[in-house]
Amino acid sequence: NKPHIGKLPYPPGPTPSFIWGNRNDLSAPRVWVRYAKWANEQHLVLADLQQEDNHSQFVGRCSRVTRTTVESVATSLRVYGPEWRKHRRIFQQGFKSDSCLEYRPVQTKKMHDMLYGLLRTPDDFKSHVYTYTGAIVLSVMAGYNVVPNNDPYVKLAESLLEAFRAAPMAKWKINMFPILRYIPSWLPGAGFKRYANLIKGQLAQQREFLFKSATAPSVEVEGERTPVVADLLPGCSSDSDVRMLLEAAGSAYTAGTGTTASSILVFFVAMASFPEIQKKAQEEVDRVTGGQRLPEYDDRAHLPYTEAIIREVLRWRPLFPLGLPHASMEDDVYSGYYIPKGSIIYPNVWAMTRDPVKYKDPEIFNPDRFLTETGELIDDEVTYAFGFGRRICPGRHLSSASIWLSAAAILSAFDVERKKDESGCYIPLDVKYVDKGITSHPLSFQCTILPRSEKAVQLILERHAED
Ligand code: HEM
Repeated sequence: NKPHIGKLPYPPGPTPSFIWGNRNDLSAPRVWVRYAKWANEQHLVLADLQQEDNHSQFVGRCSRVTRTTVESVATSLRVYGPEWRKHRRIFQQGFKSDSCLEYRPVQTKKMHDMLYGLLRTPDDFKSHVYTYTGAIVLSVMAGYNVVPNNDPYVKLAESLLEAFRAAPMAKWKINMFPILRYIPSWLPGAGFKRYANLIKGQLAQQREFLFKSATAPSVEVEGERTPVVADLLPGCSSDSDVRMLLEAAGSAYTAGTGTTASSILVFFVAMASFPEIQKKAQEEVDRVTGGQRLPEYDDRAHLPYTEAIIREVLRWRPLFPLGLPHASMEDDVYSGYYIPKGSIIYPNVWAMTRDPVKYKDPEIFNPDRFLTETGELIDDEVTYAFGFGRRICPGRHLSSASIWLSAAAILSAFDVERKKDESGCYIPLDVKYVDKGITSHPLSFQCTILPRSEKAVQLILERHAED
């Protein structure tokens, strides 16, 4: 009933400036802190999207013109429609929680590789973690085996990401004048078109790479689950279906590698910063493995404290403090306010993690908050870190398993510590976070990673030799 809805007030907000409106209010570093303050001042209603199932029209993404010309192949940026639904179906088939059970052997093998890397060159821990998370997605998706240094696929994917980051998209006039999309690319001012052509070329290379890998004869011989692309290719009835499948595979790598790796790096930060928590978790892992083997995925149910650490990692430093913005598909009413069709909805995930009622002393890293007094896990699985409603992260089951497996294995085999100065005193851990834009993740930092025992070294070497 649009005329009626239209009479309701818009959500209140801060006073706009005469010339720029609220533009400057919306683009500050750690802007989520400012949004949370506004919410407390009742300036602005930030949707509690945990209720989003009742607001299924918040399923869209904003469709800036540069997005539709340049980036729209990524699942996460696609506007709501039939192509997005096809992508989601691919993820649903490949990554639902049952399918993910079949990826455990691949994840375990890649975890062994990572432990070996940490043993040999511990200072390169960041690179080992990225190789681990990227190798899992590429193996599961396309049966592709990443090589540790200078892998050609990883290089291609990194250069694409770099090109996205470096492009001055917000400044391009096409955002204001969509008609410009029809001008020839050689004209001055058509830089966005030349850029789009470059990106399209690289994306085509990426698809070709994934296709070749998924259809290589060796893929079937692995004795593990058939990779998602190889599994779904025979069901594709058109070139467009094949293209869609390969785009989804490319999206999985882009969306799943850095995110999962960043969570594992936050785990390193937490372990180096809070040795008493690390020790307690190591004792728990040792009780289950007897210190005689590396942890396996089946141990997960018996390691509640380790599980609580993972949940606290996701809560303490959320990677998407404002989620990924949704867009409303229809006019809507939220808490008595009118939300017009096309509004951009930012879920303030950061504010949810800092809710003092739910999380006492929210700035403190405290895994015990996820455990009852008798040591059982409570229901809160911090799922909001993976988004909401029909756009919730489809890779969350895979990612959760990868993070858990790496954390349990690292706890069993290594001590993660702060560096020491020349007199043997610990140096404070200096971790900076990228806090601009929509993500927050740790930049490079240093820590010491030492094997806990001779037995741990022996186990890592044995597993590496067997694989
Ligand atoms: C710790 C790891 C991860 C975190 C924190 C994370 C978080 C998120 C978030 C917040 C969203 C936006 C959801 C929304 O719009 O409400 C998202 C979307 C997405 N994620 Fe993840 N993710 C992770 C790992 C992965 C992995 C491993 C994959 C793939 C294998 C993946 C694939 C995707 C895709 C394709 C989307 C877009 C969904 C859509 O727009 O419909 N993510 N993720």
